[in-house]
Amino acid sequence: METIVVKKEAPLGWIYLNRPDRLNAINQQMIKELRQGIDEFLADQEVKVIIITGNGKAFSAGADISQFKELNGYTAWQFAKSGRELMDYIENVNKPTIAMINGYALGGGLELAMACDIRIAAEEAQLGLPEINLGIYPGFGGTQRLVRLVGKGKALEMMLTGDRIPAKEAERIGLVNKVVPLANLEQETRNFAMKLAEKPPVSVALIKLLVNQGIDLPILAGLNMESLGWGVVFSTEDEKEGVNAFLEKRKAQFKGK
Ligand SMILES: CC(C)(COP(=O)(O)OP(=O)(O)OC[C@H]1O[C@@H](n2cnc3c(N)ncnc32)[C@H](O)[C@@H]1OP(=O)(O)O)[C@@H](O)C(=O)NCCC(=O)NCCSC(=O)CCO
Repeated sequence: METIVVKKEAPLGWIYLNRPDRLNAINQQMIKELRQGIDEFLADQEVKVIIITGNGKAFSAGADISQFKELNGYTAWQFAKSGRELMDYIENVNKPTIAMINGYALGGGLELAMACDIRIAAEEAQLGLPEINLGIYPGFGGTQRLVRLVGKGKALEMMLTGDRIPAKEAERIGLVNKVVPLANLEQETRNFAMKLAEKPPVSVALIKLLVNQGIDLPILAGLNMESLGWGVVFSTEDEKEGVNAFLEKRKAQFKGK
């Protein structure tokens, strides 16, 4: 891998964006390698939670602008599509994902963070979609995901001005889940991830599917999917374990079966 570093620390899988001298700008190679890194952790039964973060002072400052000069109408479309498809893929993986935002999360960097299930940011981090200042607009899913996270008014404000917002403001508007001092970021993220890693994987996967697919469905279709999914969770050993543990007043030990 040239652009990312992958570190297994079961039950956690860490992915570090690793172009610190370019503030982890996302190029075609990184898009390809991120998919490989994610797939490696999805195939590994010991990895329960995937954490994405950046090496250096940024999470990611977005798509690699130095490549833009080479793009024409067709290749720009293909580049945007490949970035956007990666974000769609990450959003829909059946293990929980956390973006640990250590610094700038701008443009495609914020779009990557928004594709993750949970965002935990350092107080020092700044977030934004500044693409408008380049004469373009967000192309890795930002126009759709930001509005779903923070509502239309705030999403339009952020995209039309291109202004960066501090992590605390991002937390206030619901763009990040938690803000902590940079010195505590890794430990706080680890604690959060370990909590998720203990949960029953089938319930985790179904909650993700119901939320991610249900949000775009008529509510009755989503509600019916929710009821049907109970047939699946009630056929797992983890459901028996969870209910027995409650009745026996002990902590459940889920096995992912
Ligand atoms: C993030 C900023 C505000 C940081 O500013 P600063 O601390 O002053 O650091 P710089 O000197 O600007 O950056 C260091 C180094 O990294 C290069 N770089 C930064 N961002 C990118 C990028 N997105 N692509 C390519 N290269 C980048 C920068 O040119 C410097 O290289 P040197 O060779 O040392 O000069 C600031 O960097 C900034 O505003 N970056 C751009 C943010 C942005 O516009 N993002 C949107 C990109 S388009 C997109 O994501 C499309 C998908 O929707």
